Amino acid sequence: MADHASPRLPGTVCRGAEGAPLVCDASVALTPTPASTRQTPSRPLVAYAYSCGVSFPSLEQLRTLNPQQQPTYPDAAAVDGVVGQLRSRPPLVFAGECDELRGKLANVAEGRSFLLQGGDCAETFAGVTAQNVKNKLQVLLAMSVVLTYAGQVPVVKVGRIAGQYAKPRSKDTETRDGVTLPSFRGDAVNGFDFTEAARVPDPARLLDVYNASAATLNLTRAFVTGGFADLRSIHSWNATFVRSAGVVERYERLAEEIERAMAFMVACGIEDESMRTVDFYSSHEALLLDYEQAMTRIDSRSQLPYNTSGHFIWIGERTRQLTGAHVELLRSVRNPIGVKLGPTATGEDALAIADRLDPDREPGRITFITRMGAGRVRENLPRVIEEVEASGRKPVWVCDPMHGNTFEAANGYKTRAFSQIVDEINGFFDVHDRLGSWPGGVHIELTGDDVTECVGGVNELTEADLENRYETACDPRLNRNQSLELAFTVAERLTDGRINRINPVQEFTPVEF
Ligand SMILES: O=C[C@H](O)[C@H](O)COP(=O)(O)O
Ligand SMILES: C=C(OP(=O)(O)O)C(=O)O
Repeated sequence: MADHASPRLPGTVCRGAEGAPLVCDASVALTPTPASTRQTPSRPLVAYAYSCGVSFPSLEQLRTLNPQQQPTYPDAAAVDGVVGQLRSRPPLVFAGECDELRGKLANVAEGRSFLLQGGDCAETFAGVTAQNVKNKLQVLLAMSVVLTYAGQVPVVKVGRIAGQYAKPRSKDTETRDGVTLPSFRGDAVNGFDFTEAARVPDPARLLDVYNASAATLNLTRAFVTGGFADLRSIHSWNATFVRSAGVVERYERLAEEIERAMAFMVACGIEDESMRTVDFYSSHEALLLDYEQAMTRIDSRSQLPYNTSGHFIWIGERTRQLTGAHVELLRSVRNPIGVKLGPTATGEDALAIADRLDPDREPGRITFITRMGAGRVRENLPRVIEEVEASGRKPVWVCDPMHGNTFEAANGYKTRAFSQIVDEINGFFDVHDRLGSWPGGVHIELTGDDVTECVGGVNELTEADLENRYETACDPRLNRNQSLELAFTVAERLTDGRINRINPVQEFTPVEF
C-alpha cells in the first residue's frame, strides 16, 4: 500500500488523512503504475473510507448484498479483467459538472425551474451515429424551447443518453416458438438477436459501453456548444419533423414569436452567451454494479467519490431495496441521484431511501421519479408526497409517465397510449396542485426518429401502425411529433397559474434607450 505522500497512481490504494485508505483518481496520476502496486484483476478491491468517514463499498462487498438484475457471466476472471481496465480509463464526466447539475436541481426542488429528462429506453451501440445523436438532441431542444417559452420556466436539460445501455427485465428468460433463452438485458450485457450465442452475457461489452458513451458525449458536447443549440437556429431544429402534423405548425408559430422576441432583445442590447449554447447533462440507470463501481473516481479537488459514467444516475424500481447493493453504492457517491417510485411505493419507503442516500438533506441531491400509471397516480402519489414533504424534505418530484402505462397490443407489440401518458402527467400536476408541492419535471422515453412504437398522438397512430417502424431495443418510445405534442401539453399545465411562482416580480431596472 502506498503512503499518502507518494505519487498517486490509478487504482492504487493509499492512506487518507486519517489513516483511512482511499483509491486515487486516474486524473491525478503522476507516473505509470509500477508493477508492485498495480491492481491486478485477481486481487480483491479494498474498501476504503474517504476523509469525511463515509465508506465506499468494494465490488466484493456489493456482491454480498444479493444484487438484483445482474448478469451471470460465464467467466469471472474475464469480468475482473474488464473492471481493471475500466478503472484506468479517464472519467467520462467531471465532478464539477455533477455539482453544477446538483445546484440546478436544487433550483428545481425549490420550484424555480423544471427538469426535462428524456431519451432512449435502451441505447444501442449501433445507434451511436452522428445523425442519431443529433436527432435526439434536436427533439429535446425543441421540447425545452416549448417549455421555456410557452411554459415560461427555465428548463434543466438531461438526456437519457451516453450510458443507458443496460436494462432490468421482468423475466430472466424469453421464449419464442418453444425456444427459451436468457432475456436481452441491453447492449451492455448481451446481444439482441434471439440466438443462444448472442444471449450469453459478455463482460467485454462493458468496455464498449465506455467507448460508446465517450463518443456520444463527445458529439453531444460539440453539438450543444458548437452552434447547433443557438436559439437563432430554432427553426432548423424543426426541419425534420413530420410536416403534416398540427403540432409542428404550432411549433413554427412559437419559433417565429421567439425570433421576434430575440430580435427585440438584440435591438435592446440584451444578447448573451445563453442564447447560443445550452447546458445539457447525461444520465442513465446505474444498474450494472461492475461498471458503475469501476467508473467511480476520487475528485482531485474535494477527495470525494463521484460516479464518472454520467452526470445524473438513477436507481430503478426493481433495484431500490433499502439495504441492497444499488443503494449502498450510490449513497457513497456525490452525483445527484434519482430513484424510481412505482405504484406500490409508500411515503415510508421514499423517506427511508432519502434518509439513506441523503442524510444531510443536501439541496438537489435526490430526485424522485414517480411512475405510478395513469390509473393509480391520483390515488397513490399524494400519500408519498405528503409523507416526504411533512418530514421537511424537498426532493425534486418528476413524473415518468411511460413505465406505468405499458401494455401489449392485440398484435403482440409492447406499446403505450399517448392518451394514458398525458393522463398520468395531468394526474401528476393535479396532485401537486392540490398539495401545493412543485411538479418539478418529466422523464420521457423518446427518440428523434419517426418510429411507430406508441399509439395515439397527433398522427393518431393505431395498433396496426406499430409494425411500420417498431425499432426500440426494449420499451416503446414517443416519436418526434408525439414528443413535441407532449411538450405543449406540459407547457399548458405549467402556465396554468404557475408563472408568478417561477418568476416572482423582480425589481425592474429600466433599459436605457
Ligand atoms: O425499461 C424498463 C424495463 O427495463 C422494461 O420495462 C422491462 O421490460 P420487460 O417487462 O419486458 O422485461
Ligand atoms: C427500467 C426503467 O424504469 P423503471 O425502473 O421505472 O421500471 C427505465 O427507466 O429504464
